[in-house]
Amino acid sequence: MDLKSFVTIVPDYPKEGISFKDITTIMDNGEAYKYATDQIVEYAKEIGVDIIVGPEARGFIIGCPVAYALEIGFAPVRKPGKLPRETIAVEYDLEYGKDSLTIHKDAIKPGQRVLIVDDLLATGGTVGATVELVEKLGGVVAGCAFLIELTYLNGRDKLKGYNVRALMTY
Ligand SMILES: O=P(O)(O)OC[C@H]1O[C@H](OP(=O)(O)OP(=O)(O)O)[C@H](O)[C@@H]1O
Ligand SMILES: Nc1ncnc2[nH]cnc12
Repeated sequence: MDLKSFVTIVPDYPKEGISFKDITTIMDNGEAYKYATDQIVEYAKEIGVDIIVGPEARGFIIGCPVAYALEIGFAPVRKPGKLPRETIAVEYDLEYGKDSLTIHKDAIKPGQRVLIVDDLLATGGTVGATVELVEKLGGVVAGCAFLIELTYLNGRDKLKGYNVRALMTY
């Protein structure tokens, strides 16, 4: 399947100069959504994982169906103030902004093999912070999977030494 044909490119969103890759046009097509999910499920089987971790909000959209298909758990990484119990936090930079991310302290058991899933790798700030959160809890980052990698933003530089899979590159 030509997954790229389901991505909608929106120029100058959310601000001038950003070429936004809209994946809602993958999600609203059952075949494309399943195809994309299945590719990541196969990758997860190749590397062997115990749990999926995904940053809000689009990481949930891709990560949860992968966890469901593998019959394993999903741990959410969220912006501050959204998780109700004890959390740890890490700051990060976005392509357009700055924020921090949190995870429940007991979300990952030490030694668990984690697959981090998100829709898109841009500068790598989000995934870099997510890697840090997982490792602070003693998890092993088995891999990082994305639908889309924006190679011109060099996000992979933040993932040196990690196993990375992107289904599409721009
Ligand atoms: O590699 P980076 O430069 O960190 O950018 C990639 C991140 O940016 C987007 O999320 P965003 O923070 O816009 O939040 P959303 O998923 O809630 O829309 C996207 O879903 C990735 O998580
Ligand atoms: N160019 C982009 N398109 C979609 N999501 C993004 N997140 C960060 N950069 C993005």
